Amino acid sequence: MAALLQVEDLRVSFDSAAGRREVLHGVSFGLESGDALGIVGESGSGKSVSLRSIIRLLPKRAEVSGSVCFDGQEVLSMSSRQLRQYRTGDVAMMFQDPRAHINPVRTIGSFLTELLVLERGVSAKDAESRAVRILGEVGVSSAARRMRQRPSELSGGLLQRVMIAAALLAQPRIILADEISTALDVTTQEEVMAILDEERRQRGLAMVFVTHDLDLAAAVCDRLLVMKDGNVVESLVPGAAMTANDPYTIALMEARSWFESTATQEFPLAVDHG
Ligand SMILES: Nc1ncnc2c1ncn2[C@@H]1O[C@H](COP(=O)(O)OP(=O)(O)OP(=O)(O)O)[C@@H](O)[C@H]1O
Repeated sequence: MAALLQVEDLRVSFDSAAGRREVLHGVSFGLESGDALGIVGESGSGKSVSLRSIIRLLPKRAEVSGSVCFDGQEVLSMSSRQLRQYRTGDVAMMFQDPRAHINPVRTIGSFLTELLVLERGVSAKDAESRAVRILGEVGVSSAARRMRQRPSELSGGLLQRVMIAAALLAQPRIILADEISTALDVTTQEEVMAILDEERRQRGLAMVFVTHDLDLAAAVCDRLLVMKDGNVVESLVPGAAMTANDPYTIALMEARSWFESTATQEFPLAVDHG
């Protein structure tokens, strides 16, 4: 089966006062429909740049080479019209800080229904009822009232649920999630991740999930890439027999308590995959 997403020899450089600096040195990975891939690694290792390359969301001064192929189509050479279709139809991106990506003066309802009304030709009434229904599915209580509120009236956890709802409403084929739970407290983080995991699996959506947290990535992903200094240094399948060859990955795993119990792996999240 052909991969839904195939990234090959991806290189990204940035210009700076000190000259050109390559920050991704030939990253390659693939992802099948419905699968979840975790990208873990220390700060500055290239996780976000890799993720943003998938949706071509890098600054203009970034120089990108290699290939990002989505369902047989080369993303790096898409026209602006194709790119718009891809971004509004095939992929949904979620960020660490939703407040930075949602207009503070607009209501949650207007944010959630915009894509359906403007891009998909759905009537405002139908879009609103879909949005209310999906808010309920992701555990937002009093959904109709929330639709009239503004982002500043919602907690970080609630707003991240709204972002999950927005991603699901768009009915993409792949969700790109960049450190979406990092800013949340541990309990809220677990709740948000459990909802995303469950809804994604139910709908058969693929996901690329970027995080510092190896435990979290192992709990919700089918495969993990470990990045260091702009390279993929390891590819792992989460599970009891998870073994690593790269010294950085081994150090990362040895730092985790769950690595000690290789026979009966227990993850910190109570995610029921049914
Ligand atoms: N817009 C930019 N201009 C210049 N350099 C950048 C830019 N964005 C990222 N970089 C550099 O690229 C490298 C990889 O950054 P990236 O954000 O992908 O790291 P990361 O692994 O996601 O880190 P973190 O976990 O802290 O978000 C870093 O050295 C970073 O400084």
